[in-house]
Amino acid sequence: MTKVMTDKLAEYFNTLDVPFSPSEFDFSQPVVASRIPLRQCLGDDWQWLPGSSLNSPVKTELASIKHIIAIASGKGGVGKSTTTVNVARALAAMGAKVGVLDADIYGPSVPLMLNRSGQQPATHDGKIMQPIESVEGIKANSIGFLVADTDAAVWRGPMASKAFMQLFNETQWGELDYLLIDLPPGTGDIQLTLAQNIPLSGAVIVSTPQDIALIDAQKAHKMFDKVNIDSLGLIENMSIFVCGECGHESALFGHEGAKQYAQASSIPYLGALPLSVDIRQYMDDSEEQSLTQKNFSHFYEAVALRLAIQLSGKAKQNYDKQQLQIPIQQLQ
Ligand SMILES: Nc1ncnc2c1ncn2[C@@H]1O[C@H](COP(=O)(O)OP(=O)(O)OP(=O)(O)O)[C@@H](O)[C@H]1O
Repeated sequence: MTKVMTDKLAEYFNTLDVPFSPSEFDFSQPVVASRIPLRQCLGDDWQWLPGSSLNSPVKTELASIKHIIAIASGKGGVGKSTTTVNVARALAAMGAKVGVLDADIYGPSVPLMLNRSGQQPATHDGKIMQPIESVEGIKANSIGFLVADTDAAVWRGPMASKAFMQLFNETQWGELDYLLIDLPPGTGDIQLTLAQNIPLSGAVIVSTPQDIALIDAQKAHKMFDKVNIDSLGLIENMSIFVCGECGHESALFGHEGAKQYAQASSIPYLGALPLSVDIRQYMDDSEEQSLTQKNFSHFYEAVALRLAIQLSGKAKQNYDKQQLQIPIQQLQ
């Protein structure tokens, strides 16, 4: 992290009077995981997954989730899952009750990043799943807990959308302050299904400073705009590369492109995170859990705080299905 960034963050924290209650996590009752196949989880619905409509009804007890936030990017590989998991950790460390829904049906990485690979959600009735809980108390569900990567990778759009809605609807999330949804990259079926079926409080867009990533980030921003979902902020990830040996800084993917786009389009700019070996190692090392004490933890804490503050006076988006039914062509 550069000195400019640390100075800015220090300044930022100094100006905040953060209203958070102490942690109320109960670690005494861990969820018991049992190995159950997807077919059993989905029950009879499995039969009609491939041909199902995009407009699945919302069944989840939404009242128990205060805010649902989508983490999106136009382009793949820009650090959306990394952001989702670390912002979730930062929110949880502040005492919030947090859930993560890994909607990246085609490339779920949340199980690995939360050090929960190979686990599968328990179910008492063969349908409603108990989320998997991370060591920080984050409740998570992911297609990666249910099927082998190679199975989901070949699903067609409607099938993936249906699977996503089932993960959302048929997980017993319980009371949550924040449910973060890690979207797959792009502006396709799953993003539309989400926008049309789930009352989001808003979306966070992650991009690298690269032109090609920014063009796709703009598409994601416009998609959310068209379905009346607020973009809560834009994060510039992999902003600069700082050489671990000599400290030299290189703008591998360009410089401040996301910041400039955020300013030009009036999306709150949530900050920039360097391309850092420490972050890559932290995400890959499934044994290592604690975000605090890391040299990049302040960044995620700042994003988490900012989101929490932005959302504190905001109700969940008005959920008007009629209004949200926008034909796909208009979103392209
Ligand atoms: N700031 C960073 N510095 C170094 N490595 C990073 C950074 N952000 C993400 N990574 C690494 O880049 C890779 C891709 O990140 P991640 O899976 O979060 O991206 P994604 O946008 O969710 O990808 P996908 O499109 O596949 O869902 C991971 O190996 C992650 O550890």
